[in-house]
Amino acid sequence: MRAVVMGAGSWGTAMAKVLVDAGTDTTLWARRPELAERITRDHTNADYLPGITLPDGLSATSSVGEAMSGADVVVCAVPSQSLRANLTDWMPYVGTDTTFVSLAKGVETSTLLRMTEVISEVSGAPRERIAALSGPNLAREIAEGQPAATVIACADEDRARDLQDAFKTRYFRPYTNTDVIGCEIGGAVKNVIALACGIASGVGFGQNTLATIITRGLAETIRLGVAVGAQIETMAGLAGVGDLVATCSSPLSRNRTFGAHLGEGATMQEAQDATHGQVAEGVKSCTSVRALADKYDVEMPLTDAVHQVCHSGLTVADAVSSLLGRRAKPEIYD
Ligand SMILES: NC(=O)c1ccc[n+]([C@@H]2O[C@H](COP(=O)([O-])OP(=O)(O)OC[C@H]3O[C@@H](n4cnc5c(N)ncnc54)[C@H](O)[C@@H]3O)[C@@H](O)[C@H]2O)c1
Ligand SMILES: O=P(O)(O)OC[C@H](O)CO
Repeated sequence: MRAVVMGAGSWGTAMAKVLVDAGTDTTLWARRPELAERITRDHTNADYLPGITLPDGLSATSSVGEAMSGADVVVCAVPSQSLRANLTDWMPYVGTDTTFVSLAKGVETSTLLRMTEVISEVSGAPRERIAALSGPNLAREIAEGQPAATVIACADEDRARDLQDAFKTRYFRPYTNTDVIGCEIGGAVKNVIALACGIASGVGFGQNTLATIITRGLAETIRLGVAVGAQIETMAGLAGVGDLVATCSSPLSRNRTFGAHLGEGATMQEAQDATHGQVAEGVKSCTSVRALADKYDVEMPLTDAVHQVCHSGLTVADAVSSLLGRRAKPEIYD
């Protein structure tokens, strides 16, 4: 199997390292030629993963044609809202029986499509050839070789197993799953809930508040997931509660960090500047997740509050009052 990882940001680079460590022949594509040169020459990606030494066997290129040449597996490692445009540019170079793996965690704002749906629309590939990889996977920890697990979800179980072999190392343990919808919804919603946790920690609230947000965030994830066709068990797994807990708890999370700036009183622009333009997917995906919830008539008050704080000028104090002022109700998921 030969893989190409398209996107040399933090996650694309970490996944390329995992693939090479797993013994899979892998090339990394970077948009900027100077970054590709540095990765190949110095075995580092100082822009995104400073201090990490990449394997000798990993080379990078900024040429899409060169990167795609002979690739059986195309791993899409660009942000959710730019996947469609990037993939459209790449398609002339993609082989006919290629397997796609989506690493992005988000819902397209213009269409409300999940990432594997975007890949299917742009490439015309059947769902059996499109997988999603998602789990509690903060890029830096994986790149450091800290033990972690993930889920590779694909409608075609044999293909998921082949991918499992391609990504499996002594520190990175992929599980397979056929519930692509559940894995993708889990990954998209946890970014929004991590923003809420960041906001709460920025305000100065403690662990009770964070645990409340994580737990009620899980309830929102389950409600939306089940409404769009996910299996409830997936939400109890690595791509559900696992990723939710990791992202909501870690200072390495860009979403949580972005939220913390807002909670400390920063404006959206200030939070953007403070996170150095790094992608916090939940900022855009809170709009599409909320719209998806409206479409399926699902109640998602935390998501709604995050959306209003980010995009409608709601103050954090008013968001807290409004969430706590909601009518009293039993603790149920539906
Ligand atoms: N970083 C993580 O820990 C992590 C872990 C799991 C999943 N993810 C997901 O992987 C996806 C990529 O995240 P990342 O952390 O690698 O992001 P990043 O910001 O570190 O890198 C994004 C990469 O995409 C490229 N890119 C191509 N077109 C772009 C465009 N129009 N705008 C911005 N960048 C563009 C950039 O050059 C860069 O190489 C996201 O959906 C993220 O949620 C990230
Ligand atoms: O840094 P974040 O907030 O994009 O989260 C990274 C990963 O998705 C965690 O699994």
